[in-house]
Amino acid sequence: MRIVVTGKDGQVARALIAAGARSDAVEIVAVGRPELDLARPETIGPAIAAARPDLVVSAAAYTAVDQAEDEPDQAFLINEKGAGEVAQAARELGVPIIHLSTDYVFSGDGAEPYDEAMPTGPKSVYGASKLAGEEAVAAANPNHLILRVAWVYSPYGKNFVKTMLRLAESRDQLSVVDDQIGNPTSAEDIAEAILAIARHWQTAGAARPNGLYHFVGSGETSWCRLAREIFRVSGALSGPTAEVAAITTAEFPTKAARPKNSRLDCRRFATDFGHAAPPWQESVARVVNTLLRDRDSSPS
Ligand SMILES: NC(=O)C1=CN([C@@H]2O[C@H](COP(=O)(O)OP(=O)(O)OC[C@H]3O[C@@H](n4cnc5c(N)ncnc54)[C@H](OP(=O)(O)O)[C@@H]3O)[C@@H](O)[C@H]2O)C=CC1
Ligand SMILES: Cc1cn([C@H]2C[C@H](O)[C@@H](COP(=O)(O)OP(=O)(O)O[C@H]3O[C@@H](C)C(=O)[C@@H](O)[C@H]3O)O2)c(=O)[nH]c1=O
Ligand SMILES: [Mg+2]
Repeated sequence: MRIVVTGKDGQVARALIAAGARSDAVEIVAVGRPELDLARPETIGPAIAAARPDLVVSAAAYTAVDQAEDEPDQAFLINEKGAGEVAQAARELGVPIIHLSTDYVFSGDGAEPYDEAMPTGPKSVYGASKLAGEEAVAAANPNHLILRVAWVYSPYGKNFVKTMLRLAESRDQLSVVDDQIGNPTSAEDIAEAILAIARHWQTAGAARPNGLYHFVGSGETSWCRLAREIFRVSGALSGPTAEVAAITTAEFPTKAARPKNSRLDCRRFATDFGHAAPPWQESVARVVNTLLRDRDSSPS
């Protein structure tokens, strides 16, 4: 099966390329700028068609959460209109789309983990643009699966795990918010989930599960406790470490508001696809190991 993923250098795209290289059953083709530019809608249909997908994975997005507050038009152009065009291109080719979305579509004001039926209420421009993207994808292609993930990290690109290790190279004390809780999710685990969906769809025939799904690392934590776990693993491998002081969101002002409770309930995914992510600590340890092993040999 030929899977076309949008975004060449994104975390999920790169993890999917790596997972595809380990599997004989799938071929991953990544399409990105300049051929496919979500901010230039006219490029999207031709770029997707030229890549000849059996399945489209829509992973490219405007992901700079704070910057989006200053660039709402650009965020919506990419995350809403661009996403809708990708879904439309898949529809015209008669193929399904798996579209990535986020926990930031929720307000985070509730006390329970969010399941797929719970009302959304984004607090940031990024979250609102991703929610509009979900609606655009669903409207453009009935053959869709929207996969909400959260707190994504990997050896690639920009993410919280890499930021913590980088800051600890030059500092011994960090302050990290302890009152935002959620589910750290490895891009590698997301790639495996996407391949599980693809495999399931190949055998499920007309009864393919589709629609809205949540998929995140198992267990839950705060950004502060995630940081401490990163340094526990790194310290054991003689990598960089720092003391992490627990602070409140009010003590770490940012442009965009973030949900306090970002936890996602993944039972629907587990039931329909028979697959769940490993405990978040296991996947964090794997990525920290990879980053420390590679740190002297390959700059990214
Ligand atoms: N990162 C996270 O913590 C989370 C991410 N998600 C969602 O998961 C998906 C994948 O995220 P992730 O892999 O982390 O994303 P990254 O931020 O790692 O990568 C985003 C990708 O989108 C590409 N992109 C941005 N603008 C455009 C454009 N105008 N045209 C074409 N490509 C563009 C980037 O290209 P370039 O490299 O050229 O800049 C990059 O390849 C996204 O939909 C995101 O919203 C959901 C929850 C959490
Ligand atoms: C660097 C740093 C961050 N923080 C806080 C800020 C924020 O509340 C939290 C996480 O910071 P980040 O900027 O890495 O996270 P952020 O960019 O908000 O991450 C989000 O990205 C988008 C794309 C998503 O879809 C979300 O699921 C989520 O992963 O940690 C500290 O408290 N101390 C620090 O030193
Ligand atoms: Mg240090």
